[in-house]
Amino acid sequence: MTPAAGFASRYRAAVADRGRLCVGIDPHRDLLVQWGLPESADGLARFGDICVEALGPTAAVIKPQVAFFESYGSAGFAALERVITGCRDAGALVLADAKRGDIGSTMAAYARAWLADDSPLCADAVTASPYLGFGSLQPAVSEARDLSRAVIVLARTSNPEGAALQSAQAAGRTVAQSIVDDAAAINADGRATVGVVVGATRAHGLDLQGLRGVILAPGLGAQGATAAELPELFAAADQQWLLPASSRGILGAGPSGSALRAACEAARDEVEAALRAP
Ligand SMILES: O=C(O)c1cc(=O)[nH]c(=O)n1[C@@H]1O[C@H](COP(=O)(O)O)[C@@H](O)[C@H]1O
Repeated sequence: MTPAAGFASRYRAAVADRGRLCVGIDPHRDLLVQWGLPESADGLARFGDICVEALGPTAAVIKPQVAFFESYGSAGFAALERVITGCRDAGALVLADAKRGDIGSTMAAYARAWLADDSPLCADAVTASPYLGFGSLQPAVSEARDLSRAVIVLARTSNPEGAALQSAQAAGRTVAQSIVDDAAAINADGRATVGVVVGATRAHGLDLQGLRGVILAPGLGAQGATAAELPELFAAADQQWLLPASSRGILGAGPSGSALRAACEAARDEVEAALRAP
């Protein structure tokens, strides 16, 4: 077997070391309150610092939800920059959950913002929406491939509203399957440049076998999915690429750093116990 290259090798090293779990940093306002922090940019920054310290050295992948930072304007972006840099410095892979998607030249600007080395927001991967056409994501795919980073593309999302569009038939397969197939074609080079989002909240009906890229599965915890259900949803052969994700389910353990870390480790151990060894 040829050794993994590109994002594939970085991802495999991270999950081999820390286990298959993506922890989301979603600073909901009610979580700030629950943590005894002010509902302000200062509270947001403190929330981020606590997460970096507790989760940065622990989780394989950390996914800051950009929306919660954006709503505080420039101070929110400053807090996000610190979260991204702090988690990366602590050895975690950072997946910026920005869900970007636009036409080619604008997509290129988004790609630079989230993936280029000289961007203050540079992450290891970014989420993207393919619903302006999978091909419109090409600038981000190229940037990611060149830098051994990844683009994680929405295929079959965890929310109930996604079904009508994503399960619609187009040319003999579902829209979601066509996205998986487009991602698989790019991943034929073994670099795992494109991953897909497949929610852990319901049966997805997808053939993920040829993907050879990360399967981000949000929905653990607050949205009701459990680690024990994962093997019913994802075939054994796909589990090596499976990255279950939880945000509020872990953040609810804060603000104590040791409790947050323990919640992350417990969720990771549950996932690893439920899944086949990679
Ligand atoms: O791209 C995502 O991460 C995502 C895709 C999806 O299908 N469903 C989904 O919940 N998410 C994100 O995952 C996080 C879920 O948060 P919790 O429900 O608190 O675990 C949020 O930041 C969502 O935006």
